[in-house]
Amino acid sequence: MPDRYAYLGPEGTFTEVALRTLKPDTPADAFVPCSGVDTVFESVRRGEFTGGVVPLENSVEGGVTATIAELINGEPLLISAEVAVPVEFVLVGQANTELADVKHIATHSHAFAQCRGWLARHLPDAETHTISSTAAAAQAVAEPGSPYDAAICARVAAERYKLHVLATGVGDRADAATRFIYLRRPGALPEPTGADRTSLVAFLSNDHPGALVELLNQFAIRSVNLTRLESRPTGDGLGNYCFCLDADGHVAEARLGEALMGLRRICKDIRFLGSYPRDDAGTELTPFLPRRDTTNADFHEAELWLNRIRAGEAG
Ligand SMILES: O=C(O)C(=O)Cc1ccccc1
Repeated sequence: MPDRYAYLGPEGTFTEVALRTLKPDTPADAFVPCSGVDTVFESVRRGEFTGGVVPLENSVEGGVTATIAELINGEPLLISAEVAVPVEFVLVGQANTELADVKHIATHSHAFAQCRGWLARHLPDAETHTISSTAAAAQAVAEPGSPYDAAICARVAAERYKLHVLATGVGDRADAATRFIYLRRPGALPEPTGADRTSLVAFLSNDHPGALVELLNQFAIRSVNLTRLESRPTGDGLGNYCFCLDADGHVAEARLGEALMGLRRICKDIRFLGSYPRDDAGTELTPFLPRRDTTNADFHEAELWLNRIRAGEAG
């Protein structure tokens, strides 16, 4: 069966741009739009697609809750790639629409959050309507009799739905970027590249002072740099949280492997989400700087030494 990839659709989303960036040599008919993040996860879980792409976090608005909820719950999928895409928003409408006529605007919740300032300055009285994606908003605006006068979307969506650009640079931050992840069913991990990231979810074993510090210490004592830490409710009543973490490094490396073993010993549960090459394009992330005295080779040497003394050989 030829490879087919699911993404948050319809055509013209930022997620489609992300998928095309990740799979540049793939024919367009292999990309299949889905109506929601949950549909992408479900269809990849059922094996209908080779993999799928969803947004994970934005540099202005933070985590995409629909994606994080799916990563935490349900049958686990593996993240095997990521891509950071700069997001630039335009306001679009039908050819006869003037900016002053715009009373109802549709877009994705993350797009509204990133355009709040512009909307307050230019269209303070317009009503905003949140829908499943920026391209779904553009598609709706293009329909005759649409309840929306305008959509906030990517320029590609304006072209795809033959809409007129009413305003450009609608985002409050010109440097905004969104990180997208490529998901597939569990299987062999991507090979370490030397510049990788590992994602996981940690469920603490019980609530006690210092529990989060203990978790963080598993990384700190091994000089593993964390690039994201987000607490999310587990769903089991108020006050119960799990922690979504991204760390520099690959699980095949000793320092990361040891940190995960440390977590496994102290946590109620750990969900390993994947180790995959970092994509720092368009984002300002901390460079990978292992502490001088603990290189990966030092970790490897220490493991060999432990194996030797366990085997009764001279250290
Ligand atoms: O709606 C889209 O186009 C998406 O791909 C999700 C999204 C929304 C806003 C910013 C980045 C990604």
